[in-house]
Amino acid sequence: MAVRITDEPFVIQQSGNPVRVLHPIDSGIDFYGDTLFTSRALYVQQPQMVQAFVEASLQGWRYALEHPEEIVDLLLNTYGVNRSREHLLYEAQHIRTLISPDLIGIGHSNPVRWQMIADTYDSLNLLPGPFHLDAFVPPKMDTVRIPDWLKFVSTLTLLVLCLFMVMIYRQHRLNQNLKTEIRVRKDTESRLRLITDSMHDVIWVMDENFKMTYVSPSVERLTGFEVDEVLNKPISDLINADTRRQLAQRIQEITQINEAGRTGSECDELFEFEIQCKLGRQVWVESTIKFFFSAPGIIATIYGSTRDITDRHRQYIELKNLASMDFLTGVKNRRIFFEKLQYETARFRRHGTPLSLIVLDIDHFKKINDRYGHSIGDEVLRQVVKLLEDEIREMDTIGRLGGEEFGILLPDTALEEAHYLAERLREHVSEYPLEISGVYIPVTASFGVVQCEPLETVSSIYKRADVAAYAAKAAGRNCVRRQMPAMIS
Ligand SMILES: Nc1nc2c(ncn2[C@@H]2O[C@H](COP(=O)(O)OP(=O)(O)OP(=O)(O)O)[C@@H](O)[C@H]2O)c(=O)[nH]1
Repeated sequence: MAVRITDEPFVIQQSGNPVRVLHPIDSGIDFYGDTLFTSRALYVQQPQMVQAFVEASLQGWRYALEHPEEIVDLLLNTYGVNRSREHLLYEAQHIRTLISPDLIGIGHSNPVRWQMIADTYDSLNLLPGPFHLDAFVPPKMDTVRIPDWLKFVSTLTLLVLCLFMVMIYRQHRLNQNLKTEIRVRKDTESRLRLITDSMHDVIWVMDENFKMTYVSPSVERLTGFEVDEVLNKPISDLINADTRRQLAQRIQEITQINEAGRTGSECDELFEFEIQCKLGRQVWVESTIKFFFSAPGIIATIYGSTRDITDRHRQYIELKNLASMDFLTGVKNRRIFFEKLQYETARFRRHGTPLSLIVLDIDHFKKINDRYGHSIGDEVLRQVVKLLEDEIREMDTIGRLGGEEFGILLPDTALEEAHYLAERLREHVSEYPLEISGVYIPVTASFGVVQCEPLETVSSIYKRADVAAYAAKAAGRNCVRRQMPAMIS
């Protein structure tokens, strides 16, 4: 069946008659086309030629559909077609509508499609008898022609999709990296926490206001305070006023040095100080402290570790005392006694409070040694010191100045009082013989007393006291002599 709706309506309209077009699709006919035939022999012997013919025909169709005006001109001018230009253009337009080359490529077909066409013919009893479609040759061509706008939209969609996928992938990778990072950090943190928790030293962090922002649990072992009791509290709560002042001064020096550009953005310091524990106990600590500066002279954060050095400090004090002590008698040795004398004379000059010095020398000590032996002599020295210590105040200082010579430094004491004390000491030493290993040994000493005068040097004070003590020896021993400044010659 062939019903042409492409140009007949134009012809009818031109004759002045009304037209009603019955569209094939309304009757279930959804195909339109021309069929190319060849012989089986040609197809078998020269398939390339057949294919070339099919392709050339389709190319012609394509060209004609895309250039209708040019083809109409060709038909009119070259082939002398006996139709008007309008007529041919009308036909071209309707053919294009039927073929819809923008949706389906020219010549597109396949066996299923042929079968459907054959079935349509068959249902309309338009086929002569049994038929088979083996001889139909599927064309080699682009089956579907995708319109440019669709290509553009598809490409754009594909690009957006790809971009989206890339973004999702990147987000996924980012999340994975973040998760890994968080896990690593948590591991590190818990490891560090384990270390700080099990450490004896206290690890801490302070902010720029010297408030604790972190402190390890070992703080309880050191101070008796729990972590919560120390957190967000200023360090000054833990130290006494004296230490507070010293620390503040050191920190001020450190910030000034930093401000002057002599240190970088961080610097390390070692502090030793005493802290106040929860139940009033005092503990000596050593703190290794790292200062971080946000700008010159501006502290941002302070990290530190603090350890208990009370035992070490005690040993240090003991060693220091030992170094300052006379090993035989336990009183200050000559060097430390003179340092103390120097200190007290300076204080006397500053405050004007009187300062006196007694120098005493045991009488005929050589004879004691000779008679009772050197170790008994040593014990005599020790017992004399004890007798002296019984009589003096805590603020007074005894020192061993030589073999059997001692000095007694008396702050806040004028000459009269010092003389009086020297008399008392003399009496106390000589009152009873000393009992050593069942032997009774009478001991006496000669005393020289002086009061320190303004502008007087340490050696001058000592020299005067020594001269006074020898004056006592010269006066028969076991007596006290004092020397006035005017007597210095
Ligand atoms: N046992 C003992 N004797 C000491 C020590 N240091 C010094 N001596 C002795 O003390 C004696 C002092 O003798 P001298 O300087 O002659 O004085 P003195 O015998 O006390 O006589 P006067 O001072 O004049 O009364 C010497 O024999 C020293 O060896 C000591 O640490 N132990």
